Amino acid sequence: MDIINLRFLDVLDIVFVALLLYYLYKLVKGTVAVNIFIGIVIIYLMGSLTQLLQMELLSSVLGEFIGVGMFALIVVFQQEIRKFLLMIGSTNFTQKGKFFTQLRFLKGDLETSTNVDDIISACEIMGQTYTGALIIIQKNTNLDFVKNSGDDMNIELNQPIIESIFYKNSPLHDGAMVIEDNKITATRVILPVSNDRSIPLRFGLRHRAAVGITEKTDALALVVSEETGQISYIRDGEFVMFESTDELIDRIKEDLL
Ligand SMILES: Nc1ncnc2c1ncn2[C@@H]1O[C@H](COP(=O)(O)OP(=O)(O)OP(=O)(O)O)[C@@H](O)[C@H]1O
Repeated sequence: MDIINLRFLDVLDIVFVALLLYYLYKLVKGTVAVNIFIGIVIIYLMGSLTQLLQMELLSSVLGEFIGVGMFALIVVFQQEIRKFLLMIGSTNFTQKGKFFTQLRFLKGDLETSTNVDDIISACEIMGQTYTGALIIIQKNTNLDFVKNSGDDMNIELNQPIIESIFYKNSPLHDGAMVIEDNKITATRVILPVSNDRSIPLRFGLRHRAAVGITEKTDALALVVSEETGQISYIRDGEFVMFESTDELIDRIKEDLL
């Protein structure tokens, strides 16, 4: 049987294709690129159908179109291709990858190095004073490609620092803060905004930016709403529900491991 001849390299091949498709999906999820992709598939199917039905003229017009399709794709998806290559190139496989997580697990070391309690206490206080905040916690995907839009920092994380950065009159309060391990490594960062139409209208750009970055990377995002004081936790482009701040802290700690 053919299945018996499946070589190790074939399995690797399938895994790589699956990874590639996963990255592509993450990239185009919720963007107009999905509609463009559907358009391309429709044109391709129409081309094949007209060929089958021997509709010479239409088939040659569509055939010409598909012929230059590769160049058209590069032009249309220029931004996406750029982000895709950046995403692949900036994935930090060694820093806190699963393999190393497992090693830590074997050692019984299940504590994250990020001071999640301080982040959430700061969010709670900012929520009570209706101070808007956008905090991004880096995991495996390197966030250098967005950090370039803000200011580089290297500050040990603690509750008063977070509060003072997002304090309304602070020159650093705008945009997002990036946290790596237990350091604030960037402030005033501009993030890619999600085009996902299923996000309720009451959420503005701050929340859309949190959805945008978590759709494209494995980072975790926390938003404090300036309007309602409510804290939102966003992961993989989705709002994560929680009942209490203790539950939120536990979830983030789990997600960071
Ligand atoms: N792309 C972005 N990247 C980073 N920060 C952003 C981005 N877009 C907006 N922000 C931040 O969000 C702030 C407020 O935006 P907006 O009022 O639209 O958000 P919101 O989701 O309605 O949040 P809130 O409930 O706090 O009003 C901006 O002043 C800016 O600091």
